Amino acid sequence: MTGPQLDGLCVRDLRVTFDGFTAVDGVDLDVPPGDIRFLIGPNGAGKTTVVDAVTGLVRATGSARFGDRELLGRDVHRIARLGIGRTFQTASVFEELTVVQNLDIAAGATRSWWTLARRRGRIPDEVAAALETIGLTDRGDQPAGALAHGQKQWLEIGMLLVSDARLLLLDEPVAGMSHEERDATGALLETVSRDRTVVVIEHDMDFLRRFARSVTVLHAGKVLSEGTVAEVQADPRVQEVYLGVDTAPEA
Ligand SMILES: Nc1ncnc2c1ncn2[C@@H]1O[C@H](COP(=O)(O)OP(=O)(O)OP(=O)(O)O)[C@@H](O)[C@H]1O
Repeated sequence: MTGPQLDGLCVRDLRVTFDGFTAVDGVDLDVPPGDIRFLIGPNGAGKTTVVDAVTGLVRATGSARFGDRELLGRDVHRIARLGIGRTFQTASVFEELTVVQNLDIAAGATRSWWTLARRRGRIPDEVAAALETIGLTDRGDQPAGALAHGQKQWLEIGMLLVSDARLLLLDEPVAGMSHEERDATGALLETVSRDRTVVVIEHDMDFLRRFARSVTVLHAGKVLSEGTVAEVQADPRVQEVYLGVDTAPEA
């Protein structure tokens, strides 16, 4: 079975202005297919706004292409249907529904009623596969509200997988997680990136050092530095912004 087509994200001269304040100021970003790109920077650097622009939540000028498709100018739902999926800092799962029901609903977003009707009564293959990928196979029948914090984040990632997202934009996925949950999340990102492209906004420098394949540092709406973890850490401009490389900024 062949996996989904791997595409990269190419952003050019991205600008977002709020009432005269320029939050994103001419950002260029090349995230190659299958990358795990970490987007870091101090509070207010523009990280979330870049993701908001790419997913259609805020208006932007410039260009953001995923594969050969321009994303800017399309509405949120259309962008999602092009295979762009995101998570927010707070997991948004349906707490009273089971894990499988949450995944089923996410899968249903791209399925016809006929396909759904045909599948009633058994777990669809893609839902079973996602359950395994996110490590929740034995939790399928539990209400999502009963899951631990980390498991809810994984369920949300699973919901993106079954909805055929091929570019995952994750906003602080390990915030509030235990050490073990962070390890499991890193392993999940590595698995997911085999046939998808991943962008992670994160403040956790230890997590970044272990799982980033490449890093973009934003500062005051612009790209300050880009490269491997080692390259970015060695960049004096980054050290200046962070007042010492090893300390993560306050979230
Ligand atoms: N809807 C909005 N209206 C006005 N200003 C906004 C809006 N959204 C974001 N901003 C401003 O744009 C700038 C960039 O914000 P953004 O949330 O993208 O930063 P960030 O790098 O994600 O920060 P953090 O790490 O704190 O989440 C900030 O100065 C913020 O106050």
